[in-house]
This record gives sequence, C-alpha cells and structure tokens, in this order.
Amino acid sequence: MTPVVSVQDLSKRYGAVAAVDGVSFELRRNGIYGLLGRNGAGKTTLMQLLTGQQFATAGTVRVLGADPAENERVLRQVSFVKESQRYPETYKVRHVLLAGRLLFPGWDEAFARSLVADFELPVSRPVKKLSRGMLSALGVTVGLASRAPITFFDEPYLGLDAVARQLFYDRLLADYAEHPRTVVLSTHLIDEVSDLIEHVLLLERGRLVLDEAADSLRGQVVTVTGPAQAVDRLTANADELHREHLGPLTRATVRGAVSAGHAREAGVQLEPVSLQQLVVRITAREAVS
Ligand SMILES: Nc1ncnc2c1ncn2[C@@H]1O[C@H](COP(=O)(O)OP(=O)(O)OP(=O)(O)O)[C@@H](O)[C@H]1O
Repeated sequence: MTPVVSVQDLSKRYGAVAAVDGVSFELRRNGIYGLLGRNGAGKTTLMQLLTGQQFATAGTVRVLGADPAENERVLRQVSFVKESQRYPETYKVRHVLLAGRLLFPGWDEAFARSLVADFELPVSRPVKKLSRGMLSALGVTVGLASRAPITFFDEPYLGLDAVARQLFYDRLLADYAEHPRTVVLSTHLIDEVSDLIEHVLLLERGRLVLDEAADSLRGQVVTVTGPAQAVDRLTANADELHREHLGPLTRATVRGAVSAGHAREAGVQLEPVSLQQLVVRITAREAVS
C-alpha cells in the first residue's frame, strides 16, 4: 500500500547539533504511531519537517506524495497539534474552533461540540485566559475534530490531568475506529499510550533506532532472571539490552527468541517487558554506544 508519509535520509542540523540525523521511514495510511524518545531526541523537529514548518538540511520528505513545504493541498490534510500552540491575541475558544472548521475539509462540528462538552471548555473565554489544561484540551479538540488524514499530536496533552488524558485516549480510540486515519503521538507517557499505539518509532539523538509494530515488540523483549550460567545459556542467541546482578541471580533484558519451555527446564524466570522499559533499555544502550 502507498505510504502517506515517506522519509528518506532526512537530516536537520542546527549548527553543530544534528536534531534529526539520516532518518528513513514510512507511515502507512491508517495507523496510530508512537513517536518516542528522550528529551531533545528530535521528535518535535521531525514533526516540523513533516509538516513543512522546517526545511531539511538533507534528505527528502514526501507527504501524500508531495513536498509538504508551502503546499496547501497537502497541509489541509495534515493537522499538527502542539503543547505550545499560539493563537492570535484576540481569539476566544470559539474563534479557534471556527478556524478549525474553515481550515480542515474533514472537520466534524458535532464531534467538536461533544469534545468541548467533554472537556468543559468555556467557548466564550479568550484563549489567553485559559488555564494550561484548558489550552491542552483545546488543542486536543482541534486535533481530533479536524479528522485530518494525517494528525500529529506533539505532547499537546501534557497539561491535561489524568482524567482528562484518559478522556483524550478514549475519544481518540473510539473516533479512530470509526474514522481510521494516520495519527502520530509524541509522548513521554509511554505506559499510558502503550495500549493505544500500533507502531513505535523511537528516536535517540536524532537517529531512528526502532521502527516496529508494537505487537511484535511486546513479544520480542523479555527479562530473564536466574543463576548466571543458566541465563547465559538461554540468552546466548539473543540481543542483550541490559544486565544486572541481584545477589546470586542475574537478570538480563534481551530481545530475541527465548523459549518459555527452555526457561522452565532451566529454572529461570521469564517476564514480559513493558514498552516503557523497552524504550528505556534501548535508549540507554544507544546512549552508551
Ligand atoms: N531552533 C533551534 N535551534 C537550535 N537548536 C534546536 C532548535 N530546535 C531544536 N534544537 C535542538 O535540536 C535537538 C532536538 O530538539 P527537539 O525539540 O526536536 O527534541 P524533542 O525530542 O522534541 O525534545 P522534547 O521531548 O524535550 O520536547 C535538541 O538538541 C534541541 O536543542
């Protein structure tokens, strides 16, 4: 299937800093992607490149088959919601919603109203008087109601409290089921979104170190705990991400085939690794190497 986003050897340098460093990947039509990585890994820069807000130092970006920069046809199909979104000084909440309606061909006004009610947004209040959480809720509302074929959420929900964040995840999933599209969520709250995302893109210092379906990752990485020799034998053919010693026991986090049957026979304990742990382990290893 033709991808909706295609990126080849993409780099963006700011002086000596390689914010994005030789990245290649594709986003398929309809999928929820988690764009993960530590602070400064390059997530925002990558999304700015994909939405034509920054120019690449090298490489190519194709969004819906074209360069997104100053391309109105493409940009009307792309919604980009960020935490620090700025609005015109005089805007009230309802002006932002009206702008969304005018800008996005797929805008769903009824859905927007239901989100406004869900998040208890005061439509007549000036945007500059909103609390941080309300501002996040407004961004999330625009991002969801725009129903853009490609929607980027750059941590716009960090201002939301836990209840409102859950509301966002629930509304996103329910709406996605009825109106599939390509959604990219950048977040540090990996545990919270791990059931939501179908595909993981992990950046570390500008480089893409993981581009994989979440389901396949879940089964691939395990923690093996037991006597050192038994752990070594069992994990000999696996890719070791981390190792620690707990008294007489060794605990290794590995990626690769470790048979549950062999683990049982060897008296070694096998535990699944959460997406969050996996990201921590991989980024820690990449940082060392
Ligand atoms: N306009 C800029 N000028 C100079 N350096 C920049 C600029 N924008 C980003 N950078 C640098 O590029 C790197 C990547 O930043 P970016 O904001 O893309 O990371 P991030 O993964 O979104 O981080 P966070 O999770 O902290 O928001 C950082 O080292 C940052 O300091």
